[in-house]
Amino acid sequence: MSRKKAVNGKVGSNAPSSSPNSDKEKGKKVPTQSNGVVHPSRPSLSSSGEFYDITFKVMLVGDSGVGKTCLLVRFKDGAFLAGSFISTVGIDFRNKVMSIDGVRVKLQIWDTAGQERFRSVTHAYYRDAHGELHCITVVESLFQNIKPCCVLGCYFSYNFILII
Ligand SMILES: Nc1nc2c(ncn2[C@@H]2O[C@H](COP(=O)(O)OP(=O)(O)OP(=O)(O)O)[C@@H](O)[C@H]2O)c(=O)[nH]1
Repeated sequence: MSRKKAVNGKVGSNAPSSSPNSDKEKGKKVPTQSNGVVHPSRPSLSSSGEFYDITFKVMLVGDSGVGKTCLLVRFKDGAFLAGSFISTVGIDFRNKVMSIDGVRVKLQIWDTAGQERFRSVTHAYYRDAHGELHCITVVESLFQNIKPCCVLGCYFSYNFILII
């Protein structure tokens, strides 16, 4: 049954081919633009079984204990991780598909460990990232740690966006 689902999704959003008058092309949609984003000719299928048009890789960074994992779980599942603090070991990621202005956007959010000893591991995952979400606590002034991470993101990625 999964095969049928995949086939239906692709047919419904395929781009027209070079022979638009062909009977095979009837009912197919034409690529559209929304806010400058071009819809690809066919959607992709995420590991969770959801279709998406475009994908972005976002790095979630910040010092240990500022709440990166809690923020990600809240965003992905709508729940708050209460209780004892379990520090992230190395790196983890979660996918979320959202519909923005009719475009199905897959966010691949990488939750990096904030502890210094994991820096060499997490830095390797900055490659090809589209943006960075830097988390800080509101009670501490941790802005001095933002600059090195920002420089790292810009080094590995073209068109890098930083959100604090
Ligand atoms: N009061 C309060 N506590 C929070 C909030 N967000 C997270 N916490 C708590 O802060 C602690 C650390 O949260 P995590 O999300 O695991 O921190 P982290 O940034 O992922 O830490 P590392 O994995 O070590 O990098 C946990 O005990 C949470 O319950 C918040 O918004 N308010």
